Amino acid sequence: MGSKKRKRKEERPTIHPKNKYSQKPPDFAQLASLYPSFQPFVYYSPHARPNIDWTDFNATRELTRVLLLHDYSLTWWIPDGQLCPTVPNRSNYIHWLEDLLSSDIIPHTISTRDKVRGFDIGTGANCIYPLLGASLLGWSFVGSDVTDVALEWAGRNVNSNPHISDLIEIRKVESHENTLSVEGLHYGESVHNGNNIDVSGNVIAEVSPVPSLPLDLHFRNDKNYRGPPILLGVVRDDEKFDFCMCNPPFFESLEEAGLNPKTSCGGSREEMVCPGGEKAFITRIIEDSAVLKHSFRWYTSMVGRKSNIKCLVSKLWAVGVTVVKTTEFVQGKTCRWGLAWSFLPPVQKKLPSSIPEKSNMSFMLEGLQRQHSAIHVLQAVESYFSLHGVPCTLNSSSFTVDVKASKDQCDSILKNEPPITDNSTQCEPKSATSDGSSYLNITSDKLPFRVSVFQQIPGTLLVKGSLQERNSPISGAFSLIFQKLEEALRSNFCREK
Ligand SMILES: C[S@@+](CC[C@H](N)C(=O)[O-])C[C@H]1O[C@@H](n2cnc3c(N)ncnc32)[C@H](O)[C@@H]1O
Repeated sequence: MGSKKRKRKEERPTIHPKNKYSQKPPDFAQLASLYPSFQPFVYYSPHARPNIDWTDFNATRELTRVLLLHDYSLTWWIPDGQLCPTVPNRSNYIHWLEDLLSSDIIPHTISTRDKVRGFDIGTGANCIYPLLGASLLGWSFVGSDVTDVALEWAGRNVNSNPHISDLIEIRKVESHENTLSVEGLHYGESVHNGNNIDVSGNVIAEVSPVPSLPLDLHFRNDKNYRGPPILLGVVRDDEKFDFCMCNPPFFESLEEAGLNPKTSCGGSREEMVCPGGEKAFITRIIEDSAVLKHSFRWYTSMVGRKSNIKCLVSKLWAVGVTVVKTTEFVQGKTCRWGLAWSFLPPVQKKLPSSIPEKSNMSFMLEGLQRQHSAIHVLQAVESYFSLHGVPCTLNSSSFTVDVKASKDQCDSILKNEPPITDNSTQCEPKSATSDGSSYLNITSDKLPFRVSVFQQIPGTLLVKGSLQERNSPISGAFSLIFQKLEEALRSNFCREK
């Protein structure tokens, strides 16, 4: 067996460290002994751990039920044929959001740190994300959906868990050809204010209409997504959220959804399919986010196909986002990706607002090999300048290198010369000459700038340079130095020239 294959396997990202199952996967034998209803689904073999038949919907549903009960104290059920979530995988998304929210990438402006509010687009009958987020972290949620069965069963699942039902509102999204209506069904909290209607059985709900938005916003002639509203028209005018999340309908058709012969997680047409597939669905979320902007701190979605990420990231930059983050979720043998963006100004940018456009430069490093991450590029930036005797400081938590070059050091970089001693105080100002003998109009001042590296999508990094002192007499060298750095990094890291 090729060592390459083994290496690739080792390098795959693992389950999130905060995930309950990161150290120890679920013990089916123990669960079977504790929950007799799970017993018939477990089979034993002398050489392997007890397992279930992953192609049996009843087995996967019963596993999800007992895991939610045993590990999260949640009472849960879904009817036959609805999408059955796998608990460890869905938890990874929640923990990634937890990381994003606690990071200082963007300001903590929307709610206080301890009162997180999220919006789950397409919560499904299983309502898994609000249930996990509320029970694990005390987050409150609006979970939206379009189908009656999803709304009914999401409501039932919320009401079966009175300890968190006040935290979750299930919101119905409706669209007709010429009208739009969105109703908010507040489960749990409505029990206290007495303003209720019956939805199904013992479920009680408060209906609150959403202020209508111009119809052309929702029903404009979009080439890709033709479906009910997603965020615009569902989110109310005065609402603020810390994040939205979404496990979108991935496929364009039922045929494309196919049936994975190795698993049976169910899933109805409405859950799995939308015109244009996930690309169209997420594109609509991006378009909605460009209108709603600061109503959410973070917009996020799961992406099922790696090939869609590049195009979605380009769309994000095109609508003016300030930050893009991606991650890879490990889901057994299949991979999913997380995509996050924001319109809030990143905290990292501490440049004075008076700095002109040219003081910021950037380029993309694409086609990086798997073993090369942002930190490797930062280290290369550090050694590039150190080689020229330029003092610099690498900060691995902010992914930045701060550089302070003297005029002679700048000159040596630009002439590709070996390092020289910084004796700038003894130099007389020189003028740039056409033969390249000196590129700078030299004075005794320094050129301070910061290089930041951001992960875009796997294999692609954004390298930014920001001049820290535009009044430096040698600030004109900044763009030339940055271009030299770009050349050096490209020849070091990029496969495609
Ligand atoms: C793949 S399922 C995800 C269900 C659940 N969140 C999960 O992770 O298992 C997608 C859900 O999105 C819902 N949906 C489709 N279009 C929607 C829209 N415009 N607004 C809200 N939900 C929508 C579907 O009904 C379905 O329940």
